[in-house]
Amino acid sequence: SLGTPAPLSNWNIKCATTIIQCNNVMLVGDSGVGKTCLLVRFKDGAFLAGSFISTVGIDFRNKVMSIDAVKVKLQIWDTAGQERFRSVTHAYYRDANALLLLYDVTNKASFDNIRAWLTEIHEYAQQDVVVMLLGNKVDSTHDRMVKREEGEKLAKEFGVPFMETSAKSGLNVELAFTAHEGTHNGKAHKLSKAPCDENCTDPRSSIALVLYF
Ligand SMILES: Nc1nc2c(ncn2[C@@H]2O[C@H](COP(=O)(O)OP(=O)(O)OP(=O)(O)O)[C@@H](O)[C@H]2O)c(=O)[nH]1
Repeated sequence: SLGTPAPLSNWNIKCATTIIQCNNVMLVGDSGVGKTCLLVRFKDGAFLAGSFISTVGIDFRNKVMSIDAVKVKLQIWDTAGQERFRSVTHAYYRDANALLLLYDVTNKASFDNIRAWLTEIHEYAQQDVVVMLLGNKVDSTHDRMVKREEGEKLAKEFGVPFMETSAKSGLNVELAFTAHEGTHNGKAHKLSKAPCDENCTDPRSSIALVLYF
């Protein structure tokens, strides 16, 4: 339980000026491309080595970040890449503000399936969702099957930002999760057409989130 809120001290009042934006980020892509590992690297700074445990259905983790001195709460949904869980993940697309679409640079099929993923995103996600294409596992240089240029070309075709990442080395991981966040006039926002969530601009709800998140 979260307990009883603490009385408003000076510290709390100071926090009241901090605006929290809650953004839902969703990780999608074929099974085994490294969605869970990317999330664990971002959240805990560690790499999940060893045996591969496929995600069942959907899982989520939260992380509060300071972006340009503004607190942003990211709620990150890790979806199962396996086909049999597709109907479960479809239901979550609608609430996503940003989608990180991953393929594995050592697995050509996962890259070829990106078009199908984009079709699916188009069908189920909000129109103003921010999509970012990520080519993961770039640390495996010897096993690379998809060139950086191929990823860039595909991203350009669909008008989405692109980056290569490694959950193993940590390359671009932080950037992948935060590149679509920003601030404007001291308010956190996401780089999309959606207006800021009103609940998040209420100073009292900000305090609650700061203290009890
Ligand atoms: N070399 C390397 N291996 C990685 C990287 N990211 C993930 N892996 C490995 O790839 C395998 C699959 O990683 P997961 O993160 O579980 O894959 P997933 O996309 O979540 O898979 P599903 O849950 O089935 O959708 C694991 O064995 C990881 O150790 C990376 O950046 N580099």
